[in-house]
Amino acid sequence: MQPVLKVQALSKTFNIRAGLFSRKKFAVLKNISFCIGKGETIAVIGETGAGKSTLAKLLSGADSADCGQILLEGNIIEDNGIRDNQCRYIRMIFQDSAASLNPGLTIGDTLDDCLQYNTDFDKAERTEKISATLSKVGLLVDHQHYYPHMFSVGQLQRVALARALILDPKVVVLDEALSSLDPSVRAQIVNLLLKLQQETGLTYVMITHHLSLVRHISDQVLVLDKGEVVEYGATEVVFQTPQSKITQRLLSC
Ligand SMILES: Nc1ncnc2c1ncn2[C@@H]1O[C@H](COP(=O)(O)OP(=O)(O)OP(=O)(O)O)[C@@H](O)[C@H]1O
Repeated sequence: MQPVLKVQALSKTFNIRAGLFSRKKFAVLKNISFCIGKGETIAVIGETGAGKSTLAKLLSGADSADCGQILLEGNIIEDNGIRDNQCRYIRMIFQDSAASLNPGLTIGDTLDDCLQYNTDFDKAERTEKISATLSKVGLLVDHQHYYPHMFSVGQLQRVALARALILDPKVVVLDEALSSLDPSVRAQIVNLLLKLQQETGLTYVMITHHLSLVRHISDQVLVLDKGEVVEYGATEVVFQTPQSKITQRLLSC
């Protein structure tokens, strides 16, 4: 079966300061390749600074790679740093959802902006889509009139999910999106993610330090170290017989 998301030899370099007047190149991601099928989840783990968030940004189109390709359902959507306009099919959710929402806009206006910018929907279609999406993530239709500060942390993560889902993506990238939640709220959001995945065949790329969550939710694990893939395979295999020293160290924590 054709993978939904295929990443081929993705590399990224930053120009960093190396003294008062000089700069040097810092390879943050080197030759990253993996693929994931429809309705599956891949977890990306690694120590601090391994390059996980940078990978998330490249996948969602928030930043571009220097070289390599990203393919969605067999179509190249990014080729050596040139992205086509299919960003709406890979959406990202951040750890701090409050910070990524405009405090001056109601949730309805935020979602409406998303639709106006990315679709040809008329007002009635947008209103219907907003109501349906809020219900999908377990919020009330009336919540569209609320501002971000009126929500709890758990509800804000549902709002972030609604903003990701409103464009009917094929892949959702979650960058530590569940980390700031307390365990019971986290469990509710995990169940919601699994339910949505079952219903719609969504594919998740989950960046997290929570290894129990990785084992519970992911089909595959990709282990990054200093921008390189040091291990990649089925979750149960990686957990039971980790090959690289880095994976062994991460799993023993
Ligand atoms: N815009 C940037 N310019 C220069 N260096 C950067 C930039 N963004 C990230 N880096 C560096 O790239 C490396 C990887 O960062 P990244 O945030 O992707 O790591 P991470 O694995 O997500 O870490 P963490 O688990 O702490 O979030 C770090 O050394 C970071 O300092």
